[in-house]
Amino acid sequence: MSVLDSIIAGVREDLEERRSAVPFEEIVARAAAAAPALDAHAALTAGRSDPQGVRIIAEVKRSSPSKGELAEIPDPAILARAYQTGGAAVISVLTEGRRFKGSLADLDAVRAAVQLPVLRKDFMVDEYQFHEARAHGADLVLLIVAALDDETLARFLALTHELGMEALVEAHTEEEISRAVAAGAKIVGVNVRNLKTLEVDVAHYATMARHLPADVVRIAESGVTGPAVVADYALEGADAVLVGEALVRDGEPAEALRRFRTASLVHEH
Ligand SMILES: O=P(O)(O)OC[C@@H](O)[C@@H](O)c1c[nH]c2ccccc12
Repeated sequence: MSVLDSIIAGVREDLEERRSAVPFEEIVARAAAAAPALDAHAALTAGRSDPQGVRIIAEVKRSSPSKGELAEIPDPAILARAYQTGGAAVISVLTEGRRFKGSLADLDAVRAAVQLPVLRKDFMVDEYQFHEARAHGADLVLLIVAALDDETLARFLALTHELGMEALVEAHTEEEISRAVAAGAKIVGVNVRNLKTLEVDVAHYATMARHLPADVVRIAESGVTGPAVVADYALEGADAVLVGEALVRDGEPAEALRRFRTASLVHEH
């Protein structure tokens, strides 16, 4: 069983527990009663030739399957406010509990703390989770192509849009990019981390970027260790860059974010 498969098995077990506490009809009602979603698509596209620099999706990430604990995050609201101060376009919150040590409580805390669009980062495998994301104030959800068949991907994308949210559709290979685009993805992420082996190769973004159509919002995901990597992604045409570890490990996340965001500007003239 691949890492991805074993994560998903755990996600399904945890989901069944939440479903018995809050039944489907109830979560649907809570989603419908939530404040309308913010426009994440606009937040991510405004960056193409922006003097503010490349858009950053800043992630609240406590732990990862490859590295274990990354940082103690006593209050995700404080971290999220620092991200907002540093000029993040979107804040991503890992809600998977077993490997990433995230939770819906983290999502709630971040949602309450910032005015920016918030991404629920999890392994979405069931309709329930989409209503749940919206009920907890998410504006954007992650869809991992490698974890979904074509029919499910298209169905989940439609459901995301019905709920007023956007989807960051994550691909790792050329074939997955084609599948994302065929399903109707408007925001496509290239994760340079292979979720099956957890290997990271930052050069992979450039290789994949040429397969991204011009009319999708392009996101480079993972592997940022410093401003130079962000600049490279931006140079390869990324509209936004998703950063986790390098931000949560930095003692001054707002400053670090500002450095990442403006890294691409140095290279421009
Ligand atoms: O910590 P990094 O290398 O900056 O990576 C962030 C983000 O891309 C990564 O957390 C991620 C990308 N896709 C995912 C899917 C599930 C869980 C996590 C992820």
